[in-house]
Amino acid sequence: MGIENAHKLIVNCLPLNESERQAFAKAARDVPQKFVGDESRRGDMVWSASVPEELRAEATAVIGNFPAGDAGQYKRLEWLQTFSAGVDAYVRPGVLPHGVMITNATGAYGRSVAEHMFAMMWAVMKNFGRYGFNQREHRWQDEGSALSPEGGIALVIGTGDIGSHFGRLAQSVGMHTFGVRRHPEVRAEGIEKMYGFERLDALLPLADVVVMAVPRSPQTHHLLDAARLGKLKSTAVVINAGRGDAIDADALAVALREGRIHGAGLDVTEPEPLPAEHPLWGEPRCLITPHVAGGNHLEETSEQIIRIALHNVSRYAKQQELLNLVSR
Ligand SMILES: NC(=O)C1=CN([C@@H]2O[C@H](COP(=O)(O)OP(=O)(O)OC[C@H]3O[C@@H](n4cnc5c(N)ncnc54)[C@H](O)[C@@H]3O)[C@@H](O)[C@H]2O)C=CC1
Ligand SMILES: O=C(O)C(=O)[C@H](O)COP(=O)(O)O
Repeated sequence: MGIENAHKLIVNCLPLNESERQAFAKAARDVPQKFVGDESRRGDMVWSASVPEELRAEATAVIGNFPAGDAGQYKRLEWLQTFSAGVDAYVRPGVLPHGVMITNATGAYGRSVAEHMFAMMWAVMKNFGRYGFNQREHRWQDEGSALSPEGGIALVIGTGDIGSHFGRLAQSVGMHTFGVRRHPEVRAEGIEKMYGFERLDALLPLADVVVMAVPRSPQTHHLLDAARLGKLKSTAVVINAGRGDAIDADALAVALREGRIHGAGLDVTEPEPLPAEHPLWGEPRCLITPHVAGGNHLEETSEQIIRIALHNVSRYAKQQELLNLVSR
């Protein structure tokens, strides 16, 4: 069957109002001859909160996340536009057939996640985790020295959308912001000094706050391990809202229990949920939130997710038009 005869079906799982639906339908219709084949399904876009089971084998494009465990059911999938920034669930070997294009929603979450991390940093610096434990026990107890961000160094690992937003917030309260990336010549807003990844070990002892905003990958697995945690100051604070496995949670629990760092804030853990018996749950120096930094969308986040997806529908439509032209 030639490409021009292939029936295309986009399943759109974003929660949209009527005018947003129309914008998507228009983006998909803009290119003539795009969805050819079955005349009754021309330009088809199905709207649904999740992909209906009977359409999974037929869908050529999905806008929205589906459980990675269901990926095998998507026999005709060409393109997945996630509403998450992280795509780690789909890029593992064997999950999606070779050649499926994935685009994500990076650019939508920066402010939301960075604000969450910033609030965590401040709360950990002011010992709120420990005061929270005391409050539950009705214990009126001074927890001693608190910290101030002003003049301190925030070391941002993962200087993309989230890291850059965090950098700007940190600068607004007088922090110096250092970033670590594989290509240090590429600058990021909010990051004062950018270093190559090979400088990480030398920078850790200088950091007052270590901010982790990296995707899950073999290179980021246990990036902050026992040896690197051991390089931190006793007053250092570690914040992670990227993916949980970037930190060795057992090593972190030991560092916190022994008071070798001031505290930590985690929005992500490995695994999720963090098992009930994990020592981090009982650690007053550790604030834990259940992966909500980006999930509790700010209105701005939802708008950005829709904007990115809409833009990519247009690009997909144009790509289909080109494919149709070359196949003629
Ligand atoms: N907690 C939450 O609710 C949320 C968590 N996330 C997580 O945060 C991650 C980052 O999101 P964005 O900032 O939007 O993505 P992004 O793609 O804009 O930034 C990621 C940055 O990490 C860098 N990076 C990748 N591997 C690296 C390595 N080995 N060493 C140093 N830097 C490395 C990339 O070069 C990029 O600059 C996502 O992949 C996702 O896992 C994203 C949204 C919400
Ligand atoms: O965008 C990401 O990556 C996130 O972690 C968001 O919180 C949304 O994630 P999921 O709902 O896909 O876990």
